[in-house]
Amino acid sequence: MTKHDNLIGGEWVSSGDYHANINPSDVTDVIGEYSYGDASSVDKAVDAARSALRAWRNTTPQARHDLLDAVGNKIANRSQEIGRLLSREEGKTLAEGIGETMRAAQVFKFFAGECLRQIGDGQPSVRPDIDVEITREPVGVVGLVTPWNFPIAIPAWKIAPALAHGNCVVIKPADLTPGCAHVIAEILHECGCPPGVFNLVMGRGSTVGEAIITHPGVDAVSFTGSVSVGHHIAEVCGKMLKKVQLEMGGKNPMIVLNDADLSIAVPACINGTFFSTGQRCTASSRLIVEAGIHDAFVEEMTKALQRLKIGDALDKETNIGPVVDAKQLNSNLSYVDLARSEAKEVIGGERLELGKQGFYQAPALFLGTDNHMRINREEIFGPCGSIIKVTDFDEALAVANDTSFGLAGGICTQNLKRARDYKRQAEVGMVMVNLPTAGVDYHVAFGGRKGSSYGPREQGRYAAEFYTTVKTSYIFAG
Ligand SMILES: NC(=O)C1=CN([C@@H]2O[C@H](COP(=O)(O)OP(=O)(O)OC[C@H]3O[C@@H](n4cnc5c(N)ncnc54)[C@H](OP(=O)(O)O)[C@@H]3O)[C@@H](O)[C@H]2O)C=CC1
Ligand SMILES: O=C(O)CCC(=O)C(=O)O
Repeated sequence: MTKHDNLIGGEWVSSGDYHANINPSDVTDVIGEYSYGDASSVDKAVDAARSALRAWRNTTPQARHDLLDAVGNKIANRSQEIGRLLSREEGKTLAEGIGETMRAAQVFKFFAGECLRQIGDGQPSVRPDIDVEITREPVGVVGLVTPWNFPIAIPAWKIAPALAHGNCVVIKPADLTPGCAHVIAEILHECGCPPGVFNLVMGRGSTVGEAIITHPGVDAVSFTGSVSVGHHIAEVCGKMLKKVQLEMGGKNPMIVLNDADLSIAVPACINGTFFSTGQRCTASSRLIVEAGIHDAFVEEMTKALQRLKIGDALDKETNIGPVVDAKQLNSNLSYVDLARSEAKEVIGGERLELGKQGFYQAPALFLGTDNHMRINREEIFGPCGSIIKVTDFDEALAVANDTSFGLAGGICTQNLKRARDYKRQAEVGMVMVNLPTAGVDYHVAFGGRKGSSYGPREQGRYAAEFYTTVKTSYIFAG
């Protein structure tokens, strides 16, 4: 069995404590053993990052560009193999795994370009003979804590801007999916990333994650994951006055108006609600449907659901892979039970035995629901969607905005005015018109409002807001 170690100060370091990475499509398939770090591994990683910081922040933009560009090329060249690893450890389909790997490659290449487009501003002072310069500098050592549902894209979209803007990194990937982050570490190492600039410490959130967020040598923390851990990190970082960026859950609405083109709306809702097994913070979990199209929409959705093939993530025929682990599956099944008491009707949602020891679940559609039910207030994070019938656009808008979350929101309509009205009034960070709520571009801002996100946006040029700090200099040349 291949053993995989942590990368600390440019060395592969074993803690002696290895844990198996298991395939959720078939738990008899063990992908490899991954080293568990602890608080002392984090101390060493933070020390290495602090020692490397001065030299790294002073490297030329060209040197940083060349490193990130080379990493992006290597990830792209290995996309089939890495995508397969991703699907094996997380359970999304092979097409999704390869697609996510290419997205990670593009993220590295985008931020390679950003190294050469550093933002700055020069102005004359309001006083004579003085120049004013506003420049951006790295924040310092950043701690990155990532979830299992996008095991290569999310580490990539945190690591690449951190390094591009001259920071050093300590990352803890999710315990369920350490494989892809380990591959990024291998590639950064092979491409000549200087020792200490990038450090990988795998292990549990309660030990390694906690040690990163509380470490006084970590200047800023970027986290994606659950609301409860996000709130805890906000408290810790608030007390220590650390910069913090949190991406948490969603209960994303997709409005389907009477004039929607069902040949667009149904595939958008099937994709947004069920693809990646519904394990996306951008998933459309509330389908808010105007009364005039409700019955036709339900009929088409039901037919489309029956065509979906649930199976092993590596099987080319599979549309929906397994749930990530037994804990998430049990949580999903308990929400399906709840739906049986709250909704008028439940289609699907049962556990599937497919002749393999995997965590398979039929996609679930909850019919005849209203927005006050728990199934429509709490994030399920599985292949489950609710239909909420409304009388008109105003009610649809009110229901869409009536949630503690505010990540993504969508509308299917052929009426430009309605689409524009929704775009203006949606209390979310990302709006989709005639498109699934999930599945975003890699080069533009990502994030939400209300309980979904906290701190500056991720991705694209906006990532600079979190990974840099502003300095204003006054120069009197005599
Ligand atoms: N917004 C999103 O994209 C995601 C949302 N979720 C939501 O969270 C629910 C639970 O998933 P789960 O994986 O448990 O999410 P968590 O929030 O527990 O995990 C996210 C990351 O945080 C780490 N972590 C856990 N506790 C701490 C801590 N005290 N300090 C620092 N880091 C910590 C985890 O480590 P470890 O590996 O040990 O768990 C993991 O790396 C899902 O059902 C879903 O609702 C989950 C994943 C992504
Ligand atoms: O929908 C996407 O493309 C990204 C979703 C995401 O980042 C998440 O679920 O954490």
